[in-house]
Amino acid sequence: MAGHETHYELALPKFDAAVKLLIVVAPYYRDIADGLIAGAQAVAAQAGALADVVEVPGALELPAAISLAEQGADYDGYVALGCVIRGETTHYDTVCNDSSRGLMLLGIEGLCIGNGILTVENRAQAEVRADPAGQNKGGGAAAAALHLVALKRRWKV
Ligand SMILES: Nc1c(NC[C@H](O)[C@H](O)[C@H](O)CO)[nH]c(=O)[nH]c1=O
Ligand SMILES: CC(=O)[C@@H](O)COP(=O)(O)O
Repeated sequence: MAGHETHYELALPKFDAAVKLLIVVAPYYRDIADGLIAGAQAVAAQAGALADVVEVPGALELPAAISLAEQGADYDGYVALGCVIRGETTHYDTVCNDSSRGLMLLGIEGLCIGNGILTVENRAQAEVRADPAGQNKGGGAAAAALHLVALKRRWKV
């Protein structure tokens, strides 16, 4: 596949105490989202983490939903899942840039967030990246959140 290199993956962290994750999903493309969710849930289970799932309309709502959960609930980390496919206008750029920037700003504030928002040109690119047996981006996002949770616990912040 042009441009796709097999990359190095860190081993999942081990935890002494249970980890609670919130998987926040924008099922704008339902089948794609379902693949991302399955991948994220499998990695969470592999690490012995609990994982709740909530849904919002689109990727632009993902940062706000995570911010609300951090204020009102008690999760150790978050997995943001969604799929943005380029259309005819520049709205694609807004949705991609603002959703990822929102997650990054929350992360810099100390939230443990894995970003599993696919930003792709077409459905075929999305399908291979959402497939747990393919590029498994949902699983990768869950792993990223777990690694940040481990660091947060290590440094007691
Ligand atoms: N075009 C896509 C969107 N657009 C919707 C926005 O995310 C948002 O829900 C709306 O602007 C209301 O605030 N969302 C996706 O997740 N994927 C897309 O391809
Ligand atoms: C990523 C989007 O917002 C996109 O799906 C919207 O499509 P369009 O740019 O054709 O309105």
